[in-house]
Amino acid sequence: MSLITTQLLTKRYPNGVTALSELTVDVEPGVVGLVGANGAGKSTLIKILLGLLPPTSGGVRVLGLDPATDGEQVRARVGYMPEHDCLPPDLVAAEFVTHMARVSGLPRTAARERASEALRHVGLYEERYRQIGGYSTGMKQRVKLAQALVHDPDLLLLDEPTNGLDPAGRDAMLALVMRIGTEFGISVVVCSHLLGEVERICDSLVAIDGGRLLRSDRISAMTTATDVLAVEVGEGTQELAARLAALGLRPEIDPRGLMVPLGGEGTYDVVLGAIADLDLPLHRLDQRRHRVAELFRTEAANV
Ligand SMILES: Nc1ncnc2c1ncn2[C@@H]1O[C@H](COP(=O)(O)OP(=O)(O)OP(=O)(O)O)[C@@H](O)[C@H]1O
Repeated sequence: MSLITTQLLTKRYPNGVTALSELTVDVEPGVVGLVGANGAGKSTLIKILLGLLPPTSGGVRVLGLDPATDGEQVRARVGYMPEHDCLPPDLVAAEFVTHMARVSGLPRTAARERASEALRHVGLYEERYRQIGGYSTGMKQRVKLAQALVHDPDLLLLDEPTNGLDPAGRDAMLALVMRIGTEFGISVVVCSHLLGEVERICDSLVAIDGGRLLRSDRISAMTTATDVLAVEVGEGTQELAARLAALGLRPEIDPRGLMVPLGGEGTYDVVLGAIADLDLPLHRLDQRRHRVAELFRTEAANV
């Protein structure tokens, strides 16, 4: 079954801004990146998916339900992490997340247990009795994630979960999101204006621009092979580069290894022969793939 489908979904705000324009998309379960520049319409889409905002026209289904009419059922099965800071500074995290579990309808004891569980999953178990006001930005983001997880949803909608984090904090948050998707088997939609960031953790990507669909596909289908061979040897990279150059190839040393432009069918054999002659330990030899970010840069340049 589809996770999310939209059919010619349009949202026009009363001030005349068209935030979404005839968006038609079909998203499979998994970890999904929803990417687009600021103002592309990501938050608007999330609010419609949650049934918090009615569409102007068009149809939406989330887990097979229509959020416009079955909003409560949708919200019972979906966890939402909003973009902006919305946490009460004078509550301790355990209290706040328990409260959110109660709001979701869990009885008192179950709510307390689930809150501890959720805070443990996001790595805040030890600090759960500290006031949120004293937390770092990264910890606050984790509390927002814990409250989204507390009622054991089937789908998580995360609006810019790495907002305000430094590079290490971003990596940690992305790793956590990916773990939630893979270990708990929960589908996750991660909104971000940073394509390179979500590309690393997503199974598929929905890219929107100015409220319109730019592209929606599995990541594997979006990356295409380049005409460059990436060669990684355990040692002797310089030596190999010199040998390949002497054999008429044009290798370039790159942080990811030795990049050798393919010059026809024979290139593989020439590279393998040189590695064998020099007796170097081969770690990797494959055709380099485009990163999705590079693909979009090209598409944007072509518009
Ligand atoms: N309540 C509102 N009333 C009027 N216009 C709005 C409202 N909310 C959003 N917009 C406008 O709709 C467009 C899409 O905004 P939206 O917040 O959905 O984008 P976004 O991709 O989530 O961007 P950001 O990451 O900056 O929030 C923008 O032009 C925004 O100014």
